[in-house]
Amino acid sequence: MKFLIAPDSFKGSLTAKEVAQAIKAGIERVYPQAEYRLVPMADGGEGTVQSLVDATAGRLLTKHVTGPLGTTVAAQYGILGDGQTAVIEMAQASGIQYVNEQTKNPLVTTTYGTGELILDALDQGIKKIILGIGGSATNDGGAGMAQALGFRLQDKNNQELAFGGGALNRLDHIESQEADPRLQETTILIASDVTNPLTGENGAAAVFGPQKGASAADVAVLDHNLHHYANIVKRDLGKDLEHTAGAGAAGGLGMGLLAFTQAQMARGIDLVIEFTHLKQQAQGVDFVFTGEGGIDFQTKFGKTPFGVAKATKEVTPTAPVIVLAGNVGENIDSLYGSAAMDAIFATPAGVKDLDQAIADGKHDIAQTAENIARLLKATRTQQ
Ligand SMILES: O=C(O)[C@H](O)CO
Repeated sequence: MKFLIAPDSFKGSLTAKEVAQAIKAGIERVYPQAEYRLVPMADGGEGTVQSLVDATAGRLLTKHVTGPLGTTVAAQYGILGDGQTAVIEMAQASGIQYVNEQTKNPLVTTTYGTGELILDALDQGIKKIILGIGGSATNDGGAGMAQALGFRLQDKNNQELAFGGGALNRLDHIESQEADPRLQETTILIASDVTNPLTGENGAAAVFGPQKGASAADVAVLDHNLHHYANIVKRDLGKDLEHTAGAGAAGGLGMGLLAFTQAQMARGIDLVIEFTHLKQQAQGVDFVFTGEGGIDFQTKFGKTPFGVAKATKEVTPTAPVIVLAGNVGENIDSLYGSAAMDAIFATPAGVKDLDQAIADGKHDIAQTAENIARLLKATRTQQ
């Protein structure tokens, strides 16, 4: 028997690798001689660095960079086992977790630290970067990142712009002469969490500004400033990106990356499937186990169990896909059939509060996997 075990993390509880190990531990009690292929997964969001580093036997680096409020934060990024690809989550440098009710203010927060992480990866000789964007505290269109990379964003007196989306209306011109030349030969694969455009009613400021502390008046200012910024980018860099899908992700960092670097948008889960070689790992397996902390109908919009189910069914259509989740939410019927999942199980044993469910996570996942394996064994023996 061959089992492919490819779950996401259970956020706030276990990394993807720990979930995979717990599933294996449970099945192994029933099938001690089986072959197990463990592939920790992610969908481009939080946990992608850890999962890709674990899946490829890569390494984690910690770098002190400029946080969204201009103070220093310690940010981790990864270099994959191939030694040539870096994986960065922008939120490690510029994420919403670095601000609180009093300090959150997208008029002043910056993506400068994300640019510093990119620079550090370039210093390591990296030429390909997977960049997960989302969960940001910022609305600066990636202007801070561009400044860190050596672009000069200046007002009409040739003074460098201050940090934050509130300063972008003063942008008069962009100078590219001092930009880091290594960017020309570096590919950035953007794993974006949303497909919003830069501006307008579905834009970065209107949709995500309020959660970052923007009042209704601030949203209007930020949206106007991003529109102005997009016009200057179009004039000085020759790229028209204001309405591009994903340009509004992470406060417009999506557009900033497309404007200032050699970047392409991709679905996070597709990148992870590619870099973990999931399809090769799925060849010839009898069963696929996947999972995530919480599953509901939204899982079919590109989250890990959906991606794993689709990808593995392409390669080995006969292998059932079994999904484990800490919480099973609304309307999961739509995940069966066309979304390629065969069975979904909630892992918590008994009724318990969230803290207890998190504390018991490993045990309950193993127990659920063991029970499923017992059922598989019983039905196979009877056939
Ligand atoms: O960071 C943000 O603005 C949201 O996660 C959308 O990308």
